[in-house]
Amino acid sequence: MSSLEEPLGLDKLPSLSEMDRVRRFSSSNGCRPIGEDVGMGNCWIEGRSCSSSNSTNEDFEEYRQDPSITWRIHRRDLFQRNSSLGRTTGPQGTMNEYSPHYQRVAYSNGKDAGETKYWFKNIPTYIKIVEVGPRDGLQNEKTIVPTHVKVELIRKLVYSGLSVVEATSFVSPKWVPQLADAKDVMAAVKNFEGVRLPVLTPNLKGFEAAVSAGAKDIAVFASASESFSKSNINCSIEESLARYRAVTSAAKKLSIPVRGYVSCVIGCPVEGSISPLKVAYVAKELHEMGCFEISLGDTIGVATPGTVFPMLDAVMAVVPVEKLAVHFHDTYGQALSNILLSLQMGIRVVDSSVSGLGGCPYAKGASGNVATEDVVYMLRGLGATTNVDMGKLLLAGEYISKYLGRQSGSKTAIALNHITADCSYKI
Ligand SMILES: CC(C)(COP(=O)([O-])OP(=O)([O-])OC[C@H]1O[C@@H](n2cnc3c(N)ncnc32)[C@H](O)[C@@H]1OP(=O)([O-])[O-])[C@@H](O)C(=O)NCCC(=O)NCCSC(=O)C[C@@](C)(O)CC(=O)[O-]
Repeated sequence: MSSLEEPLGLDKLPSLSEMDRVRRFSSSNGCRPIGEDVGMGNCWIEGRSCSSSNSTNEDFEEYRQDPSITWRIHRRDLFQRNSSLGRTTGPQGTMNEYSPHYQRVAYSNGKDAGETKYWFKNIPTYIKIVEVGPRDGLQNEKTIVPTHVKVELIRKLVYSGLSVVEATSFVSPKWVPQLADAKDVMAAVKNFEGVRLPVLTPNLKGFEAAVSAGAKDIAVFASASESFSKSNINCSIEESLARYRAVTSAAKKLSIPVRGYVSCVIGCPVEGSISPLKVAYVAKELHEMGCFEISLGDTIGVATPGTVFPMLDAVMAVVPVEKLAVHFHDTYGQALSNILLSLQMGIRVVDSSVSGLGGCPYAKGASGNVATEDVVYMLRGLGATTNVDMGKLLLAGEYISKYLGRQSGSKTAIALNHITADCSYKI
């Protein structure tokens, strides 16, 4: 195999000592704007001529003169956008050096920028991430996670800049023992500022308990599969919708916003494929009863872009796209491609779970939600803003993975931790 045919592994990325050289070079020769912490590659993107005997720079000059490469002053703008949001670099601040912005926009291969715009033209510039790790992520854990660990996880997630973190569920402790401490979790987090902390409520009893515990946002969860509805909440779809009408009407009186979930939007562990029309029906009912947002859940992670398209198409015919969110589990490794397609179709809200935690107690074999780190990485690469600080998000993921004693389910977290492990400098 020639070196060109070899896959690019992490060991083929620039070594950290090489990065350090580039970094020191950049900051000492004036290529790096004063006070702007943009890390490696700034002077590359600026396209300035940086006089130095540094061989990395010489290589670059040779590369830069390649007529097939169009250079663009872009990366700096993206970082300026980030810093204007008041976010600082996370403790693992080397994110800057390996930013996907850098990979995407450092150059284009001579093709018209308009072509790139064509493929991504529907992708909104800001994507809201709904972090479901503390609820969907943990509900399936066999060993009870102590309340203080859940609270600390939520705190770390909020600190990373996530604006919505689903905190827990007010469900029957007999059905989901892991979340039996919902009241205590809520008591500890309810005053966290600058974040919405929705909780799941399956009926009026759960709603009342959630409100007494201080919840200011709630979610109801229906299913597009009759069988799943019965195994998950012990009632038919129609019975569940009647319960949720009672919940949404009680919530309206207290001005509490209600999010609606539809689960099994592509497939059900018992029934197999689910018709997009069934999904559209349940989504429309939830919308009409007053849910401000409807999250479409591929509960068992069987979707592909080929099945997501007709499902979203059917739902978008009856519920405005700006009211929709997508919620993909990654059982078959399709979640990111499904998210990309959803964004291309105009979806602006994506659910995900830090470290890819999760699974559903009533959907055996379903793996975790798509990892938040992987979603943020992809969105940054698409030039979309999320307000999430990757360094801080990695710390939240590391915290819970360490507690659970397993490797993160996020490929991005594994890759970035690997790269920064040898880091010889600090920002
Ligand atoms: C819905 C019920 C409660 C019906 O459960 P049930 O057994 O049919 O309820 P019941 O009305 O006959 O009551 C039985 C007992 O439960 C109590 N009870 C009744 N309601 C509550 C409540 N809210 N909180 C606490 N306790 C409650 C009630 O008071 C009674 O207590 P007892 O008299 O025996 O001591 C039960 O089936 C349940 O809790 N299910 C929740 C299951 C769950 O959380 N599943 C995971 C959700 S994930 C999901 O749906 C998918 C999603 C959203 O993540 C999206 C995706 O991934 O696609």
